Amino acid sequence: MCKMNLGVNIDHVAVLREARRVNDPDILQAMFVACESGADQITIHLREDRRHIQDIDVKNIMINSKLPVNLECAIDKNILDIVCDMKPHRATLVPEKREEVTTEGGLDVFNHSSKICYAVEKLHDSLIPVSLFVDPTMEAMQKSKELGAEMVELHTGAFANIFAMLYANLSHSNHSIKELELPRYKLETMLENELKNIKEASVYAKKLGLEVAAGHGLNYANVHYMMDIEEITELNIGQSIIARSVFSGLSEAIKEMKKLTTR
Ligand SMILES: CC(=O)[C@@H](O)[C@H](O)COP(=O)(O)O
Ligand SMILES: NCC(=O)COP(=O)(O)O
Repeated sequence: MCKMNLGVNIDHVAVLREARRVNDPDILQAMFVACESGADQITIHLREDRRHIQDIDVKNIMINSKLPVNLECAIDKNILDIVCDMKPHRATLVPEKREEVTTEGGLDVFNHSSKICYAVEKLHDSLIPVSLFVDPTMEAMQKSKELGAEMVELHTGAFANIFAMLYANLSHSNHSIKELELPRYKLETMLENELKNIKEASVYAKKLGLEVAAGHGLNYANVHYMMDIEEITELNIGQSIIARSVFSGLSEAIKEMKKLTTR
């Protein structure tokens, strides 16, 4: 069995900070806690709209991190210039839409191949290894190899959404995913198919000599499926870890404030 590396995505600490535009919670503290707690990598996404991570965060994290930094970025000239300047241990190219809630799907490696090829070459010129965040299909693995990437990160969002509709009572909440409102037996088949796609894409990517990571929407209930796919050697997980930390820390935080406000 290969070792599985955990990349901890700390973007959502910055989401909370940006809600007040004060330096609390401190992204560097999140990075130190991740490092002390056994993370193998720090993952951050410098979005074009700067909704969470800011340029100064990338700089501070690059200066202070004892762990490798995986910097996710869109194929945009200004962003790529910043990434080349910051020299992270790896850049992961991801698709971005300004109005999206989160990254919806992988890079379109077929229709945007010349832009992607240019970005890969530019990053390589700055000695930065490149991963492509792609949907789990054999064709995308083949194309990623042709485009010169060293690694792929399989977008597990579709898998995670189907899992949530099946097992997290999402269908009964106002966050229900309308496109997935189907009978359970259909969702079960869809989940099986999605896992098959992830497995087949991983096997093929490894055969092509690509390193294989996976991420997006992975959480405490669904991550075990990824552990069964031995070709995957890295998981990048963010939102669920930050969400879980609220409840592992909320009680202590209230008690501490209660002490300060008791006469
Ligand atoms: C590319 C990816 O999957 C992560 O960067 C994720 O997108 C982070 O969260 P946000 O989508 O909220 O920026
Ligand atoms: N690339 C995926 C990632 O970094 C984390 O995604 P999520 O766990 O926040 O959905």
